[in-house]
Amino acid sequence: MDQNEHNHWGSHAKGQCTSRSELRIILVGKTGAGKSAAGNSILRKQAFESKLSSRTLTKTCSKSQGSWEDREIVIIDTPDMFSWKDHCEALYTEAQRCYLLSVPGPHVLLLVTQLGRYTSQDQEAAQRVKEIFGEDAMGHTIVLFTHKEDLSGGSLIDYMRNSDNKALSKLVAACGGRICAFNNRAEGRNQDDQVKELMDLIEDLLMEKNGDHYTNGLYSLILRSKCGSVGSDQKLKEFKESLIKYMETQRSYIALAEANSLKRALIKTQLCVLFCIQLCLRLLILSLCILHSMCTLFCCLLFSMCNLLCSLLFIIPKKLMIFSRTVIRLERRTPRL
Ligand SMILES: Nc1nc2c(ncn2[C@@H]2O[C@H](COP(=O)(O)OP(=O)(O)OP(=O)(O)O)[C@@H](O)[C@H]2O)c(=O)[nH]1
Repeated sequence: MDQNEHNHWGSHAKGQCTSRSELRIILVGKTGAGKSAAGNSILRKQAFESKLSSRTLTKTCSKSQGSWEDREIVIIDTPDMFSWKDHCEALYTEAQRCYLLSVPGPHVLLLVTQLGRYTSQDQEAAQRVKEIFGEDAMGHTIVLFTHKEDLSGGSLIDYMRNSDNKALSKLVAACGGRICAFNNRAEGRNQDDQVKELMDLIEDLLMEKNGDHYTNGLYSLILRSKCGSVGSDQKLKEFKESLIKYMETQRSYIALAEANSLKRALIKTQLCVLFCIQLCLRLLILSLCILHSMCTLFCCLLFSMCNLLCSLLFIIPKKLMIFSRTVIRLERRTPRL
């Protein structure tokens, strides 16, 4: 077994009596997003290897420490485990390593993504984070955008407001709107300012969580098994089995939640279509009624006109006859000269 793992397993004892000011941060996100560079920016030293590469640079989870004001900062950098398609052995090994390095649980997960490049790969990485740490981990997650210089002095809030990337908006909403941006090439005062901004955001998050770090059944398992009588190899084996089960369960929860939201969207569409059909039918009936009433009115009018015309046709000759008779009578009475 890896000596490191022995050490990490043993280190959870330390984890329990960690200083109150210790802040554990896990960097997550797709490969090349700038996780290692962000870790270096926070620690203000070259703790993790970070350079432009066509291949994944970080091969395994690693931990580095530094400080910010009175806080001891522990950062765990992760490899490309959030983009691997399948649940392979290497994924479980890295997830286990990440758990052991962050015991008794991270205060913050920094979901790193490049500004303006939130792609389907980033979405998959966010799903994988939920699979490994559980859905509730989103409550301790901050979205950290790298390449802040691309904002060209504009504000991140405005950028998000104007963004039409629905998946990104959904992620930010799931993270309680906690966002921050880093230019990992910044130095000196600029670097300090952006780290301060992140630390303030973390302080707000911790206040919201009463200072508690994130935990789940797996972290509890690591802490509990410290008291067990079985050897470390056995403990690690058992832990990995629990981790595999946990991830499978999370995966099916996520799939179920997706299926449910799809079902809900389908039902909503059906209801919308039914409502539209009903509205159209009502409008059709209303217009037919109006048409019918107009026809009836028109018929009535026509009938009355005809009636009037007939009456006139009957009265006029009668009157003419009376008039002609009167004229004839008058003519007869007049004596001829
Ligand atoms: N201009 C600029 N470049 C950045 C920034 N952040 C990271 N980079 C560059 O992006 C490249 C990848 O950064 P990494 O920190 O290695 O990314 P990663 O996510 O750790 O990648 P893997 O270790 O391979 O998983 C490096 O060349 C960094 O210098 C940034 O804010 N601005």
